Amino acid sequence: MQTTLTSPLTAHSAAKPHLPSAHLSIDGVTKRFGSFTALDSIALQIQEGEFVCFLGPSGCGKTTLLRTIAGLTQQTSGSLIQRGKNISTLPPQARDFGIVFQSYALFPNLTVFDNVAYGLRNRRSDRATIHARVAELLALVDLSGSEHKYPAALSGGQQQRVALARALATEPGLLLLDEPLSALDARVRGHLRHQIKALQARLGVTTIMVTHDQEEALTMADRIVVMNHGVIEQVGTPAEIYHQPASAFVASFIGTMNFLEVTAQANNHALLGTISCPCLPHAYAKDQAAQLAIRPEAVALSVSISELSGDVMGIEFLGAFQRVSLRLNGTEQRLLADVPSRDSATLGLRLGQTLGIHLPADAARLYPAGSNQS
Ligand SMILES: Nc1ncnc2c1ncn2[C@@H]1O[C@H](COP(=O)(O)OP(=O)(O)OP(=O)(O)O)[C@@H](O)[C@H]1O
Repeated sequence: MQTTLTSPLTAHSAAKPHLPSAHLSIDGVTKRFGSFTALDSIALQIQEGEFVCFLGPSGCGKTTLLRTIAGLTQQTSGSLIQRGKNISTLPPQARDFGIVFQSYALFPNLTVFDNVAYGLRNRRSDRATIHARVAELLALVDLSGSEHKYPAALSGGQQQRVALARALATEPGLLLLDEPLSALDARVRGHLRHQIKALQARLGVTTIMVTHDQEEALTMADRIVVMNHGVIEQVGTPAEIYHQPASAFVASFIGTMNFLEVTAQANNHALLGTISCPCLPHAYAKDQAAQLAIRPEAVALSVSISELSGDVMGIEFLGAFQRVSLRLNGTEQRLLADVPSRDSATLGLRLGQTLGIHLPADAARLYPAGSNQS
């Protein structure tokens, strides 16, 4: 089949269905390497046009899951359905995806034009179509005019943009990105992050990106799949993952979180030392040991001493806010609180000062004791 220029490359798919439909269904996928289980019964649906990030610490299985989707790794059990077609045992070349790897993986002996044209030539597209298509793709990634350069003459960011154009050349239904930004320096990474996101939104191509960088996932993804030890800990929008972490692991992995040792009390309270603090509804039995998790930005400090108070042990200037480290009076536990810079003068922040502490109930969530280790 020839590639034509009346493709969805130039506009966000107008035919996007009103009801979400699964582009990819992953059902009970397990991958074992010998006796080691890298993926344990993964079940996940990815909707048409979604940008999904697989996020997790090193070794959690995110790359293995991506490679399984591509057919580069064969799952031990479970199935994969793409647009209604069972692709579970198909070789990579028979699957419908384009892929960008962390290391640019361009053909060094081919020009930018020939790198991008590679897949189109394999499909026996005609010359005029290939030229028009490559020109369109290079314009999309802001590399028009670089057709005759070789990869070695390009910066890392430019090489990744060529890799992106190459991955999109054959209009794959699914774009797979395996840590595409992690080899780049911070400035280029930030720029390319926006470029990829804008391109994906414009094309509407279903995209899965593997990353261990939470900021990347939070800023780019429609939904984040947080993984740990071969299982999915949580699937949700960036706001859900940040504000309603489903486990202590997710709470500790995303952003900064305080964990305080408490014992659960009835009526949605927890005992911090001898002080009863209201918290979000929980299912813990009375007197059961638990951890109360609260983000530093949710903690409120005041000069008027309340029942819960602490001494300022450290102040870190972070521009828009100051991160204050407190030692809680009574329990000696440490608590971080972020104070917006404009409020720090009101508090007269200084080391050794005793401040009143308020932990808003709607930001205080209980997790099992000792459960936030990855
Ligand atoms: N071919 C293999 N043979 C044996 N073990 C493997 C193989 N590939 C991956 N693993 C193991 O499976 C686990 C998951 O690996 P995977 O590469 O998916 O992790 P990851 O989450 O992508 O981590 P990273 O960010 O470090 O790449 C790791 O413990 C890894 O050592």
